[in-house]
Parts: sequence; C-alpha cells; structure tokens
Amino acid sequence: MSTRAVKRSELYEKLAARHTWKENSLASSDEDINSKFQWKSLGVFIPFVAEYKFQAIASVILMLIYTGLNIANPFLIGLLIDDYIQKRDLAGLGWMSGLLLVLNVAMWQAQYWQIWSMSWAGQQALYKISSHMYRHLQRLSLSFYDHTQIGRVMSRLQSDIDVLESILSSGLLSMLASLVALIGIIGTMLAMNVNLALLCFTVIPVMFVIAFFWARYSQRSFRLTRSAISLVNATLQENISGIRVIQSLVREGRNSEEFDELNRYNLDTNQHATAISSLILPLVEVVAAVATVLVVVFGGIQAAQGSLAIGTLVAFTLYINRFFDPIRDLSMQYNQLQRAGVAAERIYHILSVPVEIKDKEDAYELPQVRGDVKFENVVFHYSEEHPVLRGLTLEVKAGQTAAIVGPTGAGKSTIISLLTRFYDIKGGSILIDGHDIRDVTQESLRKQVGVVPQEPFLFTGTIRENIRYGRLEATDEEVEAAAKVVGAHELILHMENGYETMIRERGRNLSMGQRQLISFARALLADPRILILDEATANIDTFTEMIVQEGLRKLLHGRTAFVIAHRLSTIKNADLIVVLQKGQIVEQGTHDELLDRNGAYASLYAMGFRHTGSSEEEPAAV
Ligand SMILES: Nc1ncnc2c1ncn2[C@@H]1O[C@H](COP(=O)(O)OP(=O)(O)OP(=O)(O)O)[C@@H](O)[C@H]1O
Repeated sequence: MSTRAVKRSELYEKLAARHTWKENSLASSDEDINSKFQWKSLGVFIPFVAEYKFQAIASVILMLIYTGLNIANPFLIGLLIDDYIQKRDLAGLGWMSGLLLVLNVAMWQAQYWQIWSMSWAGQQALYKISSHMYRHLQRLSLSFYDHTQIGRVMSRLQSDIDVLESILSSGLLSMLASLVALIGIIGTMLAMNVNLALLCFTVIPVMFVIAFFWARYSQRSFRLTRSAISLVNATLQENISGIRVIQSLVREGRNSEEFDELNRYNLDTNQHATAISSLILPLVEVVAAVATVLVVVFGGIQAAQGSLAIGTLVAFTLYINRFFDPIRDLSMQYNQLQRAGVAAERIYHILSVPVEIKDKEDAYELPQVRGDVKFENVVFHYSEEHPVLRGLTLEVKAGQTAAIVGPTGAGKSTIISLLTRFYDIKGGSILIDGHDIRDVTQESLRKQVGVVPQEPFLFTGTIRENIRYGRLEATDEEVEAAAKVVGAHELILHMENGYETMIRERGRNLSMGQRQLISFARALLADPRILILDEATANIDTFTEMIVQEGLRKLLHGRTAFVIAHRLSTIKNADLIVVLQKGQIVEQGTHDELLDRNGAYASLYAMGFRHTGSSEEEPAAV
C-alpha cells in the first residue's frame, strides 16, 4: 500500500503552497514526509525522563515481577495437571490451586502499580517538556515568528505532545515488558520441548519481514497526518483571528470551501493511516494461528503416541498464546512508537530552533540611565537580499522626543525594533548612555526601554491587571495614580465595574481611545527612561483625542522618546524630527528648521504627510 493513495486536490496544493514558504521552517519540516527518522530527536527528552529515573526503575522492577509471574503460570498449570490431577493428589491440588491464586493476585498488584507509576512519571516528564517548550518559544527571537505560523506552533505544543504522552506514560515500558516476556517465554518453551519450540519459532522471520515493510509505509503515513493537522491548525488560527476582515469582505463561503478542502485531506490522511495501522494486528494473528495449528498437530501426534505428557502439551499451547501476546503488543506499541517518533521529531525541531538573541556570557545589568541614545552607522536587513538600514547615524539626547517620519517602508518600525533588541543589528552599534545594547542583559535593557504599540495589546483580565502588567509589584494606588496622570481614571470609573471591569478578547469591549489610554497608563506605571511609541492612526472622537493627546504629553514628559509620529501636533512638538527615506536619514531638525530648509520634510508637510500615514488634520484621519 502506498501513501500516494491519499490524493491532494488542486485547490489543496494551492492552499498548502500559500502556507508553506521557503523560510517557514515549521512548514517545510511539516511537508518533508520522506526524511529519515532522526534518532537524535529522542535524545532531547532523556534529561526530562531521567529526572524520574527512580519511578522508572520501580516500574521496571514491578514489570519484571509481573512478567516472571505471568510466565510461571502455564508452567504451574502443566505441573498441576501432570503431578496432581493425573495422580489424583487432592491435597496437593488444593495447595497448588492456593499457590496459583496467590501468584495471580500478586501479579495483578504488580501490574497495577507498574502502570500507575509509569503513567505518573510519564505525565510528569511531559509536563516538564511542555513547560520547557513554552519557555523556549518565549525566548525565540521575532525573526522566528516572522517566518512561522502560530497555528503550526500550537499544533506541536498540543497535539504532538498528546501523541508523545501515550508512549512516555505507558508505551515504552510495555514494549520493554513485552520484550522481557518474549525472551522468558522463548527460554521456557525451549526448556520444555525443543522440537515443538523450534517449530513454533519458524514463523518469526515472517513476522520480521511484515514489520519491516509495514514500518516503512506507516511512518510516511503518520507524517502525512501530522503535517495535515498542522496545516488545518495554521489555517484555523489565521481565519479565527481574521474573522472581522473575513466577515466584512464576505469571504465566509469561500473560506469554508477552502477549509473543507484541508479538512477533507486531513480526514483522508487519517483514514489512510488507520488503514495501515489496522493491518499489522490481523497479520500477526494469522501468523500466530499458523504456529498454533503447527504445534497442536505435531504436539497432538506426540501426545497420542505417548511421547509427550498431556500437561506439557496444555502448558505449551498456553505458552504459544503468551508467546504471541508480547508480539501482538509489540506490534501495537510499534505502531504507537512510530506515531510518537514522528511527534518527538516535530517537538525536537522546535526545541532545536536556536535562540538568536542571547545575552552575552559577560552581559551586565544596564545601570539606571539618563537616556542618551546613539545609533552609530547602523546596518540592518531582515534578509540579505533586501538591506533596510545602510549605515544610519542618529543621536537623541536624554529627555528629547524624536519624531520619526518618512514614507511607508522607510524603516521607521525597524529602527525601534532594533532599539529594544528584538532583532540584532548587522553592523555599527546602538548605545544608551554609552552602553552598547548588546553588552547588557536584555531584561535590564527592556526594563528601561518601554514600548507602546500602535494597536494596544490588552490581555484577558481586569483593567487594573492590564495596567499593572509591566510592574507587577505596583500597588492599587500607584495603578490609579498612573491612570490619573494620563487622563484614564475618569473614563475607567465610568465603566461598568471601574478598575475591575473585565477585558474581553484583546479589549474588544473597549473603544480605541480607552485602549490607548490604558496602554499609556501601563507604560507610565512601568516608568521606563526611554519610551518608544508607535502613534495610533485610528480615528477617535475629538473629545477623547484631546484626552489622548494630553495623556501622551504627560507620558513623554521627562523621558527620551522615539515616536513614529502620525499626528501633526506630535511632529510639531517634537524636539527632533527625523526624516527617513529608504533606510537613510535625509533630514533632521525641528519643525521650523526643516520647513525653512524646504527639502524632503517641507514636501511631506505640503502633501499633508499623506504617504506617511500622518495627517495635517487634527485629529488625524487616515
Ligand atoms: N519582519 C520583517 N521581515 C522581513 N522584512 C521586513 C520585516 N519588517 C519590515 N520589513 C521590510 O523592511 C523595510 C522597512 O520596514 P519598516 O516596517 O521598518 O518600515 P516603516 O517605515 O515602519 O513602514 P510603515 O510606515 O508602513 O510601517 C520594508 O521594506 C519591509 O518590507
């Protein structure tokens, strides 16, 4: 059976191509279904599992007890028949039956505790792996997220971890138990009757051949299922977060059609994988049946001729079943192992994405700064083919507000992403009070460089919690004081539950002006020396606009500020206006100086900053 049996429609190919681009690391590993299994991917989990080695050892001991008792059972039954039933020794029969009962109770106990302890350890290890993965994802640089769909990350964080759970919490030990049982049973069978045992073992090579071919097909097919669910999740995530645009452009029908296509493919790959995985068990059963028939026929003839005791034949037949039990289990576990191997590989892939922006070994805490910022000959690109900044030099003195203006794509957002070290520069240096930002710890840098994004990001929780987000130890009074300074206090008090009003999904229940003021209060409470602000361009009513402008003025007061300015009032009030074009500063100075110069700024001004997203109208309308 070939996995090519799962067909991709033309529409599917188009959709998959849309979600799979060269730099999208997770997408390309999702799509690569033929790659060789990387055994080293399992190595990454060893430290997590090793932490629970005592539980694992206890499980192995319990498993050995269980398996030993399980193997002894048929032997004792054979003994019971030959030595006690056939010799009509009723007292011995009573003793033996009692012993068998005790052994079976002990066997079930051992099995229960073995399953319990292994599942416990497996779940603990998995909990650690998920936390580790989450921490790793938080440390990854923005360039990883630029190239990765969140849905694909979620898929690995959730469904792949689920798959791994089954193997860690029970699968591995069951496999070991099956192997031990198999070896024990083979030994016992050989000891009981070499000829019958060898006859039974003739089927083993057939098993190997079946397992070999099955493994080849199943792994490809399991990879297909993981990649399909990853694509479904990526699409779901994108469509749900973009639901407003989808509904406003009436794309629901078309998107449902596209989603159906992906979902259908996901169904097909899963059904195909099920077809392949269901194949292995019946195949083992057929081979087991052939072996049983062989033993019963030849053993039966020997017993009829009197060269084999009946008890031994009964015990032997019981052993054949027990012999195939671990093989059956192994094939099922092998199935599980194949799936888990694919999941482990995908988790390993995420864990091995390097953290690009790391603190230097000798990084030091940035001391309390005054706020002098210098860009010295800064060179930067996101991809080598497209240079963004080609030697940018800029100095902003402590306490100054610099408004950065320029046409779209000029590099305004890039400059501020570099100052917070979301990306590392490729050449030159960025200095704060003379400290190169690459020499200090990121945590100490970001404590003193605050960012207020254009679209305030509010988290689920109360307004109070949202304001406190950047300084958890702030008291209620400090939260309210910050809100008062930026002019948010009155607005908040007028809300349903004041500061305790719950913010729903990213603050959708608040107006844009309210969201902006809350994010100003949050920034003010965190009290960074340097503030980066991407000025909002949304249209808000004149009254709120006035409050926002006043809040902004108070927020910027006494700090060094970089503002991607969109409102003329902000640009005019700035101490320094930096005009950027194609990643280079073409002019800088105050509003009046630049107008006098009659250059790039003057023409942007004359055009009403139309191409920069700024407007001469107050409040700004874009
Ligand atoms: N994450 C990214 N990955 C790759 N290229 C990027 C990325 N962000 C920006 N760019 C590119 O870098 C250049 C500068 O972009 P930047 O966002 O800094 O411009 P901008 O002046 O802020 O534009 P706008 O006013 O439209 O926000 C553009 O050519 C853009 O395509």
